Amino acid sequence: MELLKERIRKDGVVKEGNVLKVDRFLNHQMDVKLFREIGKELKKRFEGENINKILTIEASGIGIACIAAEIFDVPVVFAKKTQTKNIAGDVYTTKVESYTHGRVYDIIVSKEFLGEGDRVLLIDDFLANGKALEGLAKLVKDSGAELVGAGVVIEKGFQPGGDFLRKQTHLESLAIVDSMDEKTGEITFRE
Ligand SMILES: O=P(O)(O)OC[C@H]1O[C@H](OP(=O)(O)OP(=O)(O)O)[C@H](O)[C@@H]1O
Ligand SMILES: O=c1[nH]c(=O)c2nc[nH]c2[nH]1
Repeated sequence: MELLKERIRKDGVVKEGNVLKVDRFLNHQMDVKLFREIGKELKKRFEGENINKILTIEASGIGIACIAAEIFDVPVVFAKKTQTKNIAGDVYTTKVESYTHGRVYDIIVSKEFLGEGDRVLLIDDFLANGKALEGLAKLVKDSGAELVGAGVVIEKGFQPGGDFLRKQTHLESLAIVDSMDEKTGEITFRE
C-alpha cells in the first residue's frame, strides 16, 4: 500500500533491537484518516470472505481494528493481556510473549464473544516474530470459530512471523519491511 509506505518513509524511525518506531501515526499518536484508508484496503483484500468478527490484541492493535471494524461493519473484540474483575465467566486463554514489553502475558477473551459460527479476521499493527497472531489464532481455534485470515499494517519481513503465518492462513500485510538500518535510517520494502 503505497500511501502507507510513503508515511513510514517520512515518519518511521529505525531504533536498535529491530524496532521500527511509527508512533507519530500508528501506535501512539494515531492518524485516523490513514487508518480509514488502511481499513478500506483490508476490506478489498478480504472481499467476499463473509467476515463477521474482527479480533485483535491490546494495546496497539485496538485503534486500527476499530476503524477496520466500522468499514467491515462487524464487531471487534480485543484479547486482554490482564485478567480483570469485569470479565465474568469462562474465557479462552493462551500465553503470548510481548515483543516490546519483553514479558509473557496470559491473554484472554471471554467465551461470550467468540465461538462457533464466527468467521474471524485477525488485525494487528505489527507482525514480527508472530507471537501475538499465533496466540490469537489459537484462541479462535479453541473457540470453534473459523479463522479467515490476518490483516497486518506493518510486517517486518526479516523476522520469522510472516513465513510462519502464511503456512497457516491467508495473511495480508500492507507494508512489508525487508530490511532496515538503524545507522542510516534506510528502510527497504518488499515489492
Ligand atoms: O509478531 P510479534 O513478535 O508478536 O510482534 C507483534 C506484536 O508486538 C506488539 O505488541 P506489544 O505487546 O509489543 O505492544 P503493545 O502492548 O503496544 O501492543 C504489536 O502490537 C503486536 O501485537
Ligand atoms: O512499534 C513497534 N515497532 C516494532 O518494530 C514492533 N515489532 C513488534 N511490535 C512492534 N511495535
